[in-house]
Amino acid sequence: MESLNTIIDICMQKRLDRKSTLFALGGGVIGDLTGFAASIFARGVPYVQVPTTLLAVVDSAVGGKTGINHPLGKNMVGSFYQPHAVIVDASTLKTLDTRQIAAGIAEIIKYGLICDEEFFAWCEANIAGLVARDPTTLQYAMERSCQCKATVVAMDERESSGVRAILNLGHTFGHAIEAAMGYGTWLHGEAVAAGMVMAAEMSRRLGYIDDTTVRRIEAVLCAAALPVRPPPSMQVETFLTYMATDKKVERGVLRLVLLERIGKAIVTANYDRQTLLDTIQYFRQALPRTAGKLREASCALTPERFRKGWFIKVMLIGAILDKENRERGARMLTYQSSGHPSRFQPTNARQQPCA
Ligand SMILES: O=C(O)C(=O)C[C@@H](O)[C@H](O)[C@H](O)COP(=O)(O)O
Repeated sequence: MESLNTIIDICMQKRLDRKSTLFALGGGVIGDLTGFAASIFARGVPYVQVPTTLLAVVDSAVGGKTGINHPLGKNMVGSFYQPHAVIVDASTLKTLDTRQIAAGIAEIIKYGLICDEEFFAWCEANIAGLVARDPTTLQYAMERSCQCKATVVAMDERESSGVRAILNLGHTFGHAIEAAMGYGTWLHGEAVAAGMVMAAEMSRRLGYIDDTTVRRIEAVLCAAALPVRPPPSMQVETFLTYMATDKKVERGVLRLVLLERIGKAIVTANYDRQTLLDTIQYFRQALPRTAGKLREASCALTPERFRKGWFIKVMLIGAILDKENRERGARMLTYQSSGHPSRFQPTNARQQPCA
């Protein structure tokens, strides 16, 4: 809230007006905060996302969710407000530390889990390349992730029909971890990684997926050095307290994102409370499991809403590092949709819409 006030103060002091544009240069927190400030200053000014972390490139900079955290719940104050553009310069990702890269990989893997089995298998096969920041591997992962996210968002921009909520796989548990541990202690992607394993285990207990599938999910996250267990200090009651403020709670009932299979997530309130308690309790007893280390990448994307009707224009500018990482090539991919989300099509990119 203090940071939000600072931005608004500066906007006032600099006499910005409705024609002024804010630029969000940084990771997810900066992007969410700046986007929120842009959505309320002068009742709305344009803003541009310039994400500098892998997670922001593949997730938070895309889709128009803005907001700030509340001590009792993640992103509890915010708005849906699309950026005018998302611009990524790959060279900014080169300086990221290994934890930041791993956090981004967690969200990349999420897309495979929720809507693209083939992409999940690709992540499994290419996890070493992602971790090693192979430019071509990262480039593909970023493009595919942005396509997935844009496709889902185009179907349910304001998360009103429930479709968009699948992007929240692992987030109900993950947000509880982030808030309980103190924001910033666990990176968002780290908490989501552990949360996705918890959601997978719950899905197994409800009979949707088998044990082998849960192990596959754990294995690929482990290979990216991501945590696959919640912090041992977190009590069941703590999880329940934070989960009760989740934005997917409707009339007091918490809807969870679970996996029907790899490549298909569902949003459901159709589970018994005991299974939820047993799942959380299981992770209190299960051996802690984490893993090793990681690294980084390039690209760009632009979701834009036009004044008339439902339009989304997404521009993906991919900057590809050459084999020696010395020279950078660039290419531009443009996605355009007018009218109905089902007509959302990449105009010169791989066409692999989410199922
Ligand atoms: O864009 C979305 O919708 C998502 O759920 C993507 C998430 O990965 C992202 O962390 C999002 O900010 C979480 O939103 P929230 O509504 O659960 O706070």
